Amino acid sequence: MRLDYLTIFPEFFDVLGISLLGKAVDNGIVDIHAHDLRTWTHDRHRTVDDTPCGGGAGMVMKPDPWGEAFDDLLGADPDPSVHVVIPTPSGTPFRQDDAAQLSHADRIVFCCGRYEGIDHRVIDYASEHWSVHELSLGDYVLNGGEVAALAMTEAIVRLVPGVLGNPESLSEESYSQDQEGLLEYPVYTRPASWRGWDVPEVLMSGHHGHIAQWRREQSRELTRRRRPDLLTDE
Ligand SMILES: Nc1c(O)cccc1[N+](=O)[O-]
Repeated sequence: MRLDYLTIFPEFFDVLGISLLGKAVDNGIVDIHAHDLRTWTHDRHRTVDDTPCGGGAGMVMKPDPWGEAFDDLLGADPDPSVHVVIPTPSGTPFRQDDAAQLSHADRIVFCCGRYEGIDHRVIDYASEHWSVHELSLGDYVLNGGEVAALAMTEAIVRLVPGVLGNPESLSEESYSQDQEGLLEYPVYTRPASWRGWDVPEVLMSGHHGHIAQWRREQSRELTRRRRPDLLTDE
């Protein structure tokens, strides 16, 4: 899997060289390239923004640098197997299903906007050539798409075979299919008693059936309280 990041702050993506993602890069499972969008500017000030047509506050990212970056990175031939991800507050919510779908991609290009956003013609042009995903990490305001791109990257890449040491752990996580899309149950480890708080007895019983039932009940109760929207049968 090759991941490209178009951004005016490429140093944001230096962190992808550490921990599990760093190992995936070292093992050749993932190939990461961060690009400074200003590479594709031609004026003395390396300008990437301009005032919004129709007026309004702030600045809009000019289309030209993006178009020239696409030309260099992807060429002009349409290829639906290339996924262009645009983190944006106006996108559809990024969910585990999106991470699962994108984990099968061979090529993902993250376009990280700043200011008031990217000239919409860039998205229109990209949509004619590649598979475009305008995705939102959440309903809050960030200064740009870089932090969201990092979070999406982790959610996607950890699902790629060979990245996680123990793929079994994927099946018991929140939102995973094996968890019926429910929130993950509370977890405990040693000591059995800590500052007056004890590990639930059932977890110390060694009775796997009872433990599995307790965990299912905990997941459902937690989901009912915190995320009733995830419950499909209520
Ligand atoms: N929320 C937000 C933003 O304010 C700017 C860029 C991307 C996002 N997002 O993906 O959620």
